[in-house]
Amino acid sequence: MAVYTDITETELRDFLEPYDIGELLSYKGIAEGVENSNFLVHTSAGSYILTLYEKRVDRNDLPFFLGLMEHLAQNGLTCPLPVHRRDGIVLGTLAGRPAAVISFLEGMWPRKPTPMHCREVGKAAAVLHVSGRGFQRNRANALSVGAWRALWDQSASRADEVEAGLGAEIQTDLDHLEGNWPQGLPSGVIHADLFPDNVFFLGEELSGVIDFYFACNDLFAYDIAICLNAWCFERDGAFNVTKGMALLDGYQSVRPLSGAEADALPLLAHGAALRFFLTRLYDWLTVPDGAMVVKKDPREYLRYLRFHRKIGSAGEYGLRMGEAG
Ligand SMILES: Nc1ncnc2c1ncn2[C@@H]1O[C@H](COP(=O)(O)OP(=O)(O)OP(=O)(O)O)[C@@H](O)[C@H]1O
Ligand SMILES: N[C@@H](CCO)C(=O)O
Repeated sequence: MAVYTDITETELRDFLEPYDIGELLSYKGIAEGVENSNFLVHTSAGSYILTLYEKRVDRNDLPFFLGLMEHLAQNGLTCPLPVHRRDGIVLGTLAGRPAAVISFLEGMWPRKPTPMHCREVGKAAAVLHVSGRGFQRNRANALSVGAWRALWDQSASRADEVEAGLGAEIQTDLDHLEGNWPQGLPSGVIHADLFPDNVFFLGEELSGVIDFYFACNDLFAYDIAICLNAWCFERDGAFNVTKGMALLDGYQSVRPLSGAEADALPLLAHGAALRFFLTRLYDWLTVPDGAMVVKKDPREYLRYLRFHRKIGSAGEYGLRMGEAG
C-alpha cells in the first residue's frame, strides 16, 4: 500500500474544514501506487481522493500538475479535477506534506490490456497532446535522458544484486542514448507515466486518465514510447505487435506522426525502458523503512530495454504510416 505518511482523523477534519465538500464520513489509505500517499475520502457530498505528495514531487511543480488537470479537463480529456477551497486555493499542507483533494473518477484500470484498450489509450495520449497545447505553464522533464546517469550512479554499486554484470551493459546504453537522443521533434505537454494503472475504463469506454505527477514538456513521441513499453508487452516479456499496432493506430487517428518521429521511435522506446528500469532499480534498493508499498520489479524493464536495442524500425512495433484508421 502506498501510504508513506499516515494521518489522523483530527488532522483530516481540520484539513477539510476550508473546503465545501460536506461532512467527513470515512477515509482509508489506497492500496495502489508507489509514488504518493493516497486516501479515499467519503463525505456527505461524495467521494474524493486526497493525495499527500512524497519524495519525487517538488512542491514548486504542484501548480503545474494541478493546473494541467484543470486545463485538460476543459479541453477534451476526462481526468480528475482539483477541488478548490472556499478561498480558491487547491494546495494545502497535511502531516507536513503538500496535499490536495481531487475529484474521484469512476472506472477500473485494465489488469490485462487488450488491443481495444491499447487503441483507446493511444487515442487518449494524442488527445492529451493536442489538448495540452494552450497550457501556459512549463515544466522540464526531470527524468529525461539528462537525468539518467545520475540516477544510475545512485544504484550502480548495488546493481549486481539484481543481475550480475549489469554495470557495463547499462553504461553502454547510457552512452548510446545520450549520444543519439533526438532533438527538434514535435513537443508539448506529455503525461510521462501513462501506464495501465493510470487509465480507467468503464466497460470498453475509456473513462479517464489519472496521475499527472510526472507530466512535463517533452517530445510527444517519447510519451508514445512510454506507452509501447507499458501496454504492449505480454507477461512472458514478448512484445505484442497487434497491441502496438492498435496503440499507434489509435494515436494516429487523432494526431498522425511525422517521418522523423517514426524514425526516432525505437531509440525513444529504448530510452523509456531505461528510465523506468532506473527508477524501479533505485526504489528496489532503497525503499523507505516502514512504508507499505508493493515494489515494482526492475527486471521487467531490463527485458524490455534488451528488446528495443534490437529494433531496426518502428514498423516492428506495428507502426503504419499514412494508413491508420
Ligand atoms: N481521481 C481518482 N479517482 C479514483 N481513483 C483514484 C484517483 N486518483 C487515484 N486513484 C486511486 O489511487 C491509486 C493510486 O493513485 P496514483 O496512480 O495517482 O498514485 P501514485 O502513487 O502516484 O502511483 P503510480 O505508481 O501510478 O505513480 C490509483 O490506482 C487509484 O486506485
Ligand atoms: N509507472 C511506474 C511507477 C510510477 O512512476 C512504473 O511502473 O515503474
